Amino acid sequence: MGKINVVIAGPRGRMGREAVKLVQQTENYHLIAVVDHKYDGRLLSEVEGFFGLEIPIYSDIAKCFRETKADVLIDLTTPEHGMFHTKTALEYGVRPVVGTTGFSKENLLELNSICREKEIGCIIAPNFAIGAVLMMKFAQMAGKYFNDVEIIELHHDQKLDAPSGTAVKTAEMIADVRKVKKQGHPDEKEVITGARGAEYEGMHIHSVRLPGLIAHQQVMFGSEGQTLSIRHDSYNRQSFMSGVKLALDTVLKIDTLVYGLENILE
Ligand SMILES: NC(=O)C1=CN([C@@H]2O[C@H](COP(=O)(O)OP(=O)(O)OC[C@H]3O[C@@H](n4cnc5c(N)ncnc54)[C@H](OP(=O)(O)O)[C@@H]3O)[C@@H](O)[C@H]2O)C=CC1
Ligand SMILES: O=C(O)C1=N[C@H](C(=O)O)C[C@H](O)C1
Repeated sequence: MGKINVVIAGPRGRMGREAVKLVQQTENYHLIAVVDHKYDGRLLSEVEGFFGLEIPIYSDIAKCFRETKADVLIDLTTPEHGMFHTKTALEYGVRPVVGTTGFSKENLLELNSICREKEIGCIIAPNFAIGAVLMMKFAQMAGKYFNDVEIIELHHDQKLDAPSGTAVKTAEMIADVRKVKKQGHPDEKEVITGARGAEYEGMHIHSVRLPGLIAHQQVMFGSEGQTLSIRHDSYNRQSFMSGVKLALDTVLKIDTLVYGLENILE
């Protein structure tokens, strides 16, 4: 197979910088352009930290796809822009690998129908860390036997969305197998609003934001006389890169939307 042409949206971000390194270091992949709302028309080499990378920067993603021969888009931006980037990529026949979180159910349904109609692959992965994917799978296994669960996700304080994409996906996966139950005392009242966290089908999700953290999640189950805790910690953003690589390799071979790396992990 020849080289795969990759475009990265959000290259200056915490994840984007790691993704640039990954694509640069992977033999089959060729970084042909980046999409950034700043530095339009400049070269990546002019931006701090990208010495020697003479790669064009586009602020207009459609123009980028018209002027380059992209095969894959990696999107690591914001919920606000990620959906627009993903739809535009599909419109131009470019396969998206999306790490950006905060997409709504409606967003996913819309992308799913575009992929079906165009018979084109797209991967949306709320978490690329293999350990986090396993944590979600283990939590789903436990959710079959425990109806009471609290999800506690902990992230750095620059994160825009809450709850995290991982927490939402975990709740969805557990909900698929768990008997619906409204947890806690039927008469419980929040003395301070938000004390019990967000609610998803009767489960509660708590979002912690602190400097010093990267990305962590604990899923706690309880039943008579016992608790079970399943925890994953990402200590750096390199932890996500093997999953990005897996998604890049896979998106070229599929013709539907895949939501969650657990669906392609062998
Ligand atoms: N799936 C996974 O495994 C992971 C997913 N994430 C998700 O990835 C996303 C990025 O996270 P992170 O790297 O920490 O965030 P950052 O804020 O560090 O990076 C986002 C980057 O996107 C840029 N940006 C904003 N708007 C646009 C636009 N319209 N076009 C192009 N670039 C734009 C920002 O520029 P500027 O700062 O100048 O606005 C910034 O450089 C988040 O949604 C996060 O939740 C994060 C980690 C793992
Ligand atoms: O913003 C982050 O940092 C992360 N976002 C993803 C999420 O919302 O779940 C994945 C990981 O937790 C890091």
